[in-house]
Amino acid sequence: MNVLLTAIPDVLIVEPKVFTDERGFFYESFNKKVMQAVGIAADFVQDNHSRSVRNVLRGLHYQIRQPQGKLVRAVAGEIFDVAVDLRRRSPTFGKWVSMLLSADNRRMAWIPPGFAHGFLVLSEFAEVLYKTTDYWASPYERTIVWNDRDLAISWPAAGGPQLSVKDKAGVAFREAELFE
Ligand SMILES: Cc1cn([C@H]2C[C@H](O)[C@@H](COP(=O)(O)OP(=O)(O)O[C@H]3O[C@H](C)C(=O)[C@H](O)[C@H]3O)O2)c(=O)[nH]c1=O
Repeated sequence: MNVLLTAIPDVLIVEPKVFTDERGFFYESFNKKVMQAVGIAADFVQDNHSRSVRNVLRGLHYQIRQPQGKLVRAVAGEIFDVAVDLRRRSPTFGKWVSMLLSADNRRMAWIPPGFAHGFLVLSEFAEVLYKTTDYWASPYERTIVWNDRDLAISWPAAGGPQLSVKDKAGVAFREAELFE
């Protein structure tokens, strides 16, 4: 397994070792010992799976209580995955990083608690699987609007993306509840 650093030291890209033969391929998508060895010492309690069509953007989401760390991968298609540092005391507070995750590159994004997460679908459709370090708790869910002017995330979305009602109602970064 290979670990790539990103512009935000706490956000990592994990490249699993893939075994390919005439039948197809195999890789360990999660191994607690191996993840701990590279500094991802989280305990995961939930596994999520979503499918979205091209140009759907889900995010920017986080939980203000029970914040969730996420280990994210695309098992079909390709996504432009984004993590935003919402921790006021962090040297990278207010910074974002993007990662291309796809069924082809099999890359996984490790996004610790304290970050907002979102992704834009670049392919005809994408299926995204991700483990979380705490349970979903809708009363604590918060959304920052995808095209926030202060964050200025360069989403590769030609026109406007397809958003849920909740995501259309996202708040501005400067008004959002953040982490100390
Ligand atoms: C997140 C979640 C949702 N749900 C239910 C609630 C809704 O009835 C339905 C769809 O939820 P939502 O529209 O919030 O799903 P996404 O827009 O994909 O939200 C996720 O998108 C971004 C990218 C994330 O990182 C978060 O994990 C999560 O916020 O699933 C559940 O039952 N359990 C859950 O853990």
